[in-house]
Amino acid sequence: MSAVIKASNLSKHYGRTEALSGLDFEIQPGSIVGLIGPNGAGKTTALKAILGLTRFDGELEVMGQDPRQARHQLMRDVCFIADVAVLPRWLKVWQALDFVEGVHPRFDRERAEAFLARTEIRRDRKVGQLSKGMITQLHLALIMAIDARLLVLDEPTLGLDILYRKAFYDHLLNDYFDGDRTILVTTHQVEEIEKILTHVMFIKAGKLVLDEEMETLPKRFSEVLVKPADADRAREMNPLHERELLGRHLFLFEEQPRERLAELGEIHNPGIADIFVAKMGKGPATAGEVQS
Ligand SMILES: Nc1ncnc2c1ncn2[C@@H]1O[C@H](COP(=O)(O)OP(=O)(O)OP(=O)(O)O)[C@@H](O)[C@H]1O
Repeated sequence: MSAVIKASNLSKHYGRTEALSGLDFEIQPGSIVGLIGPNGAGKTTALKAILGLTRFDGELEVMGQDPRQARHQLMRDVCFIADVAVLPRWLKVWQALDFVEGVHPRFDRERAEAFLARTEIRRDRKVGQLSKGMITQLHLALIMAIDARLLVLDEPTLGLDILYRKAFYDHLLNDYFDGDRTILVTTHQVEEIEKILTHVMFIKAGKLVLDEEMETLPKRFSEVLVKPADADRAREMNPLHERELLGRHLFLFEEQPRERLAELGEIHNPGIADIFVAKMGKGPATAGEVQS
């Protein structure tokens, strides 16, 4: 099976700022990949490169094509949504349907209308008259009616409360994802997408610091609750991160044998948010200037 996205030494400079520095990764069909990183880490820049919206250095193949040359062709197979909370306020619901039908050759209007019929949204309403939750539903109706092989979502739930964020991802998974499609999503809110991802990539200051299947994360990372008396022994085992919790020390280890860790205390599988904090470590998250 060939990769949907294949990047090799993908780099991008904005003047002297190195927004992406030499990313290598592959995304396979049927995966749901979270590209996770703090502000300014390079997430949007990476997506823009994939969508052919910005120039870059290095090699990038999206469904076998170079996005620099085949942007129009790619747009037939790719659906891109940035930030569901921002549809123009003056736009009426039927106009949104008309617009997407006009610009996207793979938009199935009946499917979108059927989804909307299950909501309280009336077709003659303006976006400005809808609640945020309704706007999310409208966006979902538009996304889910596009028969795209690759769906790229940039911070799709920004500005929504937790209930709507959860509903958004539930719909995406239950009503859209079918195992053949591929979803690439960026977010800061790691915890709430943890359960839907098949793969996770962490980006920091323009570099990938983790690229792993969700299934193999527990093999790679372990969290150990250590009594103060054993804390120094734990520190000798090169933990990725340490924090205090109710008088005990919680250490996060990468690639350390569990038999040895078991001597220090109770072992748990860390959540993705804890791994994220540990991997981000110290140092700037935003890309720095190129040294001359
Ligand atoms: N058009 C631009 N011109 C100059 N610098 C830019 C431009 N776009 C992004 N950058 C810089 O590139 C780096 C990466 O930005 P990018 O928007 O990709 O980060 P991000 O991870 O998406 O951040 P956020 O989570 O805040 O949206 C930052 O240092 C940013 O200031």
